[in-house]
Amino acid sequence: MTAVLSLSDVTLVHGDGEETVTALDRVGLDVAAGELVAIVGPSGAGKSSLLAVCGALTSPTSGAVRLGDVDLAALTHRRLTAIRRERIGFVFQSGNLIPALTSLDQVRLPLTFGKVANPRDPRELLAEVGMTHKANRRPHQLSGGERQRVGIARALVTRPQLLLVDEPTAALDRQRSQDVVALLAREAHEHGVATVMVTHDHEVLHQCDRVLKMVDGRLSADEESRV
Ligand SMILES: Nc1ncnc2c1ncn2[C@@H]1O[C@H](COP(=O)(O)OP(=O)(O)OP(=O)(O)O)[C@@H](O)[C@H]1O
Repeated sequence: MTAVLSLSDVTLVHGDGEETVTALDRVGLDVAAGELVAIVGPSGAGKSSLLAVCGALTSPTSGAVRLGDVDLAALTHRRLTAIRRERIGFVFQSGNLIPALTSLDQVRLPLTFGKVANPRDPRELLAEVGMTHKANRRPHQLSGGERQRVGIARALVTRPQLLLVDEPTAALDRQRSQDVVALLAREAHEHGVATVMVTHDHEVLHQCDRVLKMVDGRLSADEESRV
């Protein structure tokens, strides 16, 4: 397997002096193109820290993070920003949409920050996530599930290699949760997006290709969930 994302021996220590917390403890993780990986684990286990390191938002204290053939530690701040914009998509708990923009403009937004080599068509993408009929609505006119769909389309418009998803079903009911994770799985499988999703929602795990558990900063296969 050729990994899109590869973490080896990644440790992240927050704070300094006597007040340190080891949020990630020698974590290894490979995620292939087209794979949807779920990360579960108790509060404070290090899941958000893991997403921050995978998304080049935080540099690990030690260890290596590679995105394709790029070693993130070797990059300047400027290059890291470019990599985040061009190769990584982020989806947050509540969609994190901009109140004043229509659904279509939310999806177009990442294409306005600079040149994107091979973008997807915003209208087609909106259709793919089932939101064409609400292309001109603003976030307050959408349901939680609809906002999440627009947020997913926005994250995918730059054709990222890696999609990082933080608790996408936190605000959704059961059926909408299943629908949103089905959409993530379909996008991962059909467009080859390596996807890492943090979730507390055990009912959606059957839709994921792999489930990993984080406890006290350490990552291991989740024996309880049968995928
Ligand atoms: N900036 C920071 N400074 C100091 N400690 C931090 C910082 N960020 C996180 N931590 C600590 O690192 C550990 C891991 O936190 P993290 O947010 O990654 O956990 P989590 O699994 O995402 O938790 P939750 O499920 O509650 O969101 C916790 O002990 C947390 O208190």
